[in-house]
Amino acid sequence: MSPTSNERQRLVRNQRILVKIGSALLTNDGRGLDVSAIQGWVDQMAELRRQGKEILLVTSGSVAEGMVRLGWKTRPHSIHELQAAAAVGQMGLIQTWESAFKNRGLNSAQILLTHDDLSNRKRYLNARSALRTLLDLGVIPIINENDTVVTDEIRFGDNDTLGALVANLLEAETLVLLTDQAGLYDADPRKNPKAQLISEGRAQDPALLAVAGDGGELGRGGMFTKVSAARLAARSGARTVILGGRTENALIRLFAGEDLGTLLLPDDEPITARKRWLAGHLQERGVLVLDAGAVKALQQDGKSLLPVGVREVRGHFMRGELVVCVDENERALAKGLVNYSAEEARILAGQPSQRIEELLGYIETPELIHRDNLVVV
Ligand SMILES: Nc1ncnc2c1ncn2[C@@H]1O[C@H](COP(=O)(O)OP(=O)(O)O)[C@@H](O)[C@H]1O
Ligand SMILES: N[C@@H](CCC(=O)OP(=O)(O)O)C(=O)O
Repeated sequence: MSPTSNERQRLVRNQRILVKIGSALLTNDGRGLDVSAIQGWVDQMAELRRQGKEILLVTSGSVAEGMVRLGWKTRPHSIHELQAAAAVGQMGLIQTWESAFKNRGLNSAQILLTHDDLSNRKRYLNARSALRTLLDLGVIPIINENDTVVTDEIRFGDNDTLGALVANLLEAETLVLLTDQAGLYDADPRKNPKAQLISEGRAQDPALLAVAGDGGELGRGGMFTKVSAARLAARSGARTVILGGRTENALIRLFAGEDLGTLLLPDDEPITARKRWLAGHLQERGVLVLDAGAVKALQQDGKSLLPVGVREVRGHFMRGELVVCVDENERALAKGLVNYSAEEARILAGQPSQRIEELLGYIETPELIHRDNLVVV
């Protein structure tokens, strides 16, 4: 078996998939929402769900559809007009997705996110819990940027980036960027008819960014933001596939192992990548002093940190922020994202997890820090 088919075969085993669909595809190149194409993608997602996979959808198209509804021929430049178009278009967009999923017996939910929701640790964890709950309930989350409340400085700007950040957030194994080309070519095929499709590459390869050009009239980023998104997705170990949305049954065939589109691979396995990201990118907000039993559980047994092993809590941190774990001699042994605020952690310190609900009035998780969010240093 060639290395390529091995990597393709790994897609077959994927459990959590994020599909992002671009504006040009969704709106039939700006003519209006392509309802039958949308039903076609929903049919494929429903089939993947039937196979036991979890699906999240990031949809573009609110501005493009708003332009159609308002009779605007060119994409506006002012942020207020973009916001107005997005507000009008999002109505039709979500209605179309919702009825297409309903036709296949699936519930869906609208999630509009801003940059703050993913960069602020507290909101990051809230968004993650809400999305996880929806997936557990078998609901398809339909995500877009909350265009009407964002300003230029705080926009994701393009949904390729948003898709990658949500893939990081939920540790999706694969980010699929459905677009109007069959994948990434070695030159923009709209400009160079001899361009060749690239079947596979490493997300971090600078040569790929160099061949990725900008997008069409309706979308925003073109291939450049797609390759950049693949790099972001790779931070949590996710693979990215840039895939032709007009290819028949592209999603089903991709996850059956067929060599379609461009597969961009991360350099690291998911857990390694995620832990490196945790260790490198977040500011420490507090300290947990652990007893000897908890030190052993973390260092030798690779376990999660339970409140019972915490002797002291220092600092002011919110749920989702990064804290350092030290032993009783003040030696740092681990860093991790904490599931409760400093105030709550003080109440829970030294207590068995069975008492969390009684002590706080609710329970988020039995662990203070889950081992997936913990890096032993
Ligand atoms: N190397 C490349 N390979 C394929 N397409 C490219 C490349 N460089 C630029 N493009 C352009 O990127 C476009 C897709 O990006 P975009 O219009 O932003 O789509 P979407 O709405 O799907 O995000 C293609 O139609 C194509 O013209
Ligand atoms: N939130 C915007 C996203 C625009 C966008 O990223 O478009 P695309 O490059 O087609 O994915 C919208 O819904 O129009």
